[in-house]
Amino acid sequence: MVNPRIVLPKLLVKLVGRAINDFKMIKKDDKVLLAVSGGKDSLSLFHIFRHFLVSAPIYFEFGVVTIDPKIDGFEPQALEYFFRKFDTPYFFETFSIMKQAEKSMKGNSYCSFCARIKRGLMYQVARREGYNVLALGHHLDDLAESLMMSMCHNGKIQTMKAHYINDAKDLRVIRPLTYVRERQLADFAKITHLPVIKDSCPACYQMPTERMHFKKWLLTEEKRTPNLYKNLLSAMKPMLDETKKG
Ligand SMILES: Nc1ncnc2c1ncn2[C@@H]1O[C@H](COP(=O)(O)OP(=O)(O)OP(=O)(O)O)[C@@H](O)[C@H]1O
Repeated sequence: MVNPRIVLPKLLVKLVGRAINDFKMIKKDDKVLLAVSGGKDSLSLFHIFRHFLVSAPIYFEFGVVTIDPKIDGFEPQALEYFFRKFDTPYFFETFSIMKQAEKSMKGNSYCSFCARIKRGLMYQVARREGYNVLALGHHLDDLAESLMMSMCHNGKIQTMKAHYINDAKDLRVIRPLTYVRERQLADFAKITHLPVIKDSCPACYQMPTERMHFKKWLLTEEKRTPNLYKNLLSAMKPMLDETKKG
């Protein structure tokens, strides 16, 4: 097995460790399935998990899943080759979401349909392979943008959860990058030359204009209020853990 030497920034490790600890994301003997799209965030999280596998005070296992939705402009096949270098179990699932959309998509946007199907496939793989936790690569910028979008468009104070239980109540979903800024991940991906897969799905490019709008808005506001993301995190914190509900 080739074991490429990756040096992780201490702050990155500390922030992920703190989030895992604060939200009790990983428990002893958990089997965590990390969803890796090939973007900088989930690829970075893969390396952070490898670090924790040997340094965490508790024993846990982890594997990786990639969903190939068979969409022009997103070619994740190179990831299969990348993950051969590691001894982490790797699952590559192919499913033509576009074909499924033609058959059964009603009303909603293609992007939300695709996200829902991808999530369903991740749950399926987790169940099939005996994993009890699904880890996603969303970060603090994602959470802050979602909060603003939800408040401004839907009048609801809501965002992505750091830790929750799925509707079927058989899997926990965690977001270990909850305390990490996107720029920290971008820097890490650049310095370590992570093999980031370009996602240029035409549908994705239309829909995130709304997210992009809020991203730019928040980043501009941050120049005036340097603690903006820290403050937003404090505001969001009470609603980030949904494992205790129901
Ligand atoms: N095709 C996919 N296969 C596996 N996991 C995915 C896939 N698409 C999204 N995910 C999971 O959902 C998270 C958020 O997805 P999103 O589309 O917002 O990010 P991304 O642009 O794919 O890349 P990144 O890995 O940088 O977050 C990802 O970090 C990853 O954990």
